[in-house]
Formats: sequence, structure tokens, C-alpha cells
Amino acid sequence: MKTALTIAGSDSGGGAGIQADLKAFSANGVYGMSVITAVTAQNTVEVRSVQDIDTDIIRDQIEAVFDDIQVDAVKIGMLSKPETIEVVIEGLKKYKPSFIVLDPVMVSKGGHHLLQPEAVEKLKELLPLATVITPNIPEAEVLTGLTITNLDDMKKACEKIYELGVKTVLLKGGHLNSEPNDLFYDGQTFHLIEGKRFYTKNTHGTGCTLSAAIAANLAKGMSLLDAVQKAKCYISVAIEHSLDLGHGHGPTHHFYQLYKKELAFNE
Ligand SMILES: Nc1ncnc2c1ncn2[C@@H]1O[C@H](COP(=O)(O)OP(=O)(O)OP(=O)(O)O)[C@@H](O)[C@H]1O
Ligand SMILES: Cc1ncc(CO)c(N)n1
Repeated sequence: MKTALTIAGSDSGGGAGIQADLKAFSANGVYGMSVITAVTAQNTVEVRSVQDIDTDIIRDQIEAVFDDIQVDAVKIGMLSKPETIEVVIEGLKKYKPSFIVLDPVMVSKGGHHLLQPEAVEKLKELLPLATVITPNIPEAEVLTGLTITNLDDMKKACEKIYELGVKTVLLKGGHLNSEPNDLFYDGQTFHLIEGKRFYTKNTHGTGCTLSAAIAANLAKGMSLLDAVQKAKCYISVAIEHSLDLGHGHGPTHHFYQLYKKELAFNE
């Protein structure tokens, strides 16, 4: 069986972070493993508190996994602070996994900083190691200093992020008022990854789910563009059937059967 590893934060509410990633890995048919960088006390409404995990045990988790088990793809989510980013960079340089999907998680839907603002410069050092980076609009604005309000702006931001040394960029358009179309850029060609908006408040963990599904697809041997397109299909179904749990933004629904039907319909 193919495998994927998530290096990310834990969400006690189960909708984002490590929990979303492991659910998405399972639903997409790969064996999931985890390196926990931070524990958040979180639900569908808010992040109440965060405890960063000591860098020694982050390093130990990375080494315990890679020393023993084949890792076919890595997904990176919440990294919290510069020291955490540094230890993750060291681990990736040591074990050189074939595929790295970097979700540059910065702020939760409720406005809680999941990455210290002063860690953004350190995060940029991780970019050259990534196969693909998957920023949302606000994250791309932080990385580029640009204001992004339409497709033209998205193109400029992709080019600017590409110049930071990353191999490919998937800029998610979910935060714009238009259809949730994402833009994929490999340094030469733009591909519009089209979506249809579902009018639901239950969008907790959508970014985590998308990036984990991309990692799972890469682990299974898909080409990058195919992995992105199929993951977009997965997240669309997961949002369409998202769950009305809790009092805030409910989670996406990781239900393989629903996704399978949609994929078969599209092919
Ligand atoms: N209401 C929606 N209907 C359909 N697709 C959506 C909707 N909102 C977002 N998407 C899509 O979901 C994916 C995740 O994008 P989004 O911009 O929400 O990520 P994010 O902000 O990083 O999420 P989070 O921080 O909650 O994990 C993208 O492909 C985006 O286009
Ligand atoms: C742990 C964690 N990672 C990522 C996100 C972004 O959705 C979140 N809310 N919580």
C-alpha cells in the first residue's frame, strides 16, 4: 500500500489539521502517518489555545517514521514557529521524500495565528523543497505583498511565489467572491482548476483536505496536474456533503463512496 505522511498541527475538533489529513489519506486509499507539530484546543467556532510541540520530539517523530517506513509523499500544514520550520527543513533534507505538498497555513478561519507572523521569512526557506505550495488568497498576499482580487492578480501572485523558488504553485481561489477556481502554475503554463461554489458555512479544514488529497494522489503515482485535478474533485464533493456539526464552521465530509461516484461521472 502507498503511504503519506502529514507534518501538521492537531485539531481537537477533528475538522482540520492532522485529523483532516488522515481522513483524506484514508478516503483516497493511502496509509496515513503523522508528525504532530502543535496541539490546538479547537472546535468549529474557535482556536482556544495552542501548545507547540518541542522540537526534539518533532525531530524524533520524523526520524521514527522515515527510519522505518517507506514514505511516498509528505504533506506539510501548521508549523507555528521558526524553530519548528527549521527542524522540518532538516528532516526533509535528510530523508529527501519524492513529493512534498506545502500548505502554508497562517491564520485559522476564526482569525487565530497558527503561524507566528515573524516566521513567514523562515517559511520561505522551505519553499524550494516543496513539489507544490497551496496558499489561499490571504496567504498568497502575505507571501507576495500583493493585493489579490481577481484572476489577473492571481496570475501575478503565482509568478511572484514561483520566483521564491518553489517548483509549482496552486493558488486557491476559494476566498474570492467569484466561483472557487484555483490557479495552477508550473513556471510556464497556467491551468485554471475550475470549481463550483457550494453555499455552506461548513468549510472548516477545506485547505487541509485539498492538500492532503494532493499528497495522497502523488503517493499513488499520479502526475502532479492529475493529482491536483482529482484532489479538487475530492474537496468539491467533501464540501458539497460537508457536515453540520458544531456551532461554527462544520467540517468537510471524507466519504469515499460519494467521491468515487463523482469521479466516475467526470471521467
Ligand atoms: N464554498 C465553496 N464551494 C466549493 N469549493 C470551495 C468553497 N470554498 C473553498 N472551496 C475550494 O476548496 C479548496 C480549499 O480552499 P480554501 O481557499 O477554502 O482553503 P483554505 O482557506 O486554506 O482552507 P482552511 O484554512 O479552512 O483549511 C479550494 O479548492 C477552493 O477553491
Ligand atoms: C491544526 C490546524 N491546522 C490548520 C488549520 C487551517 O484550517 C486549522 N484550523 N487548524
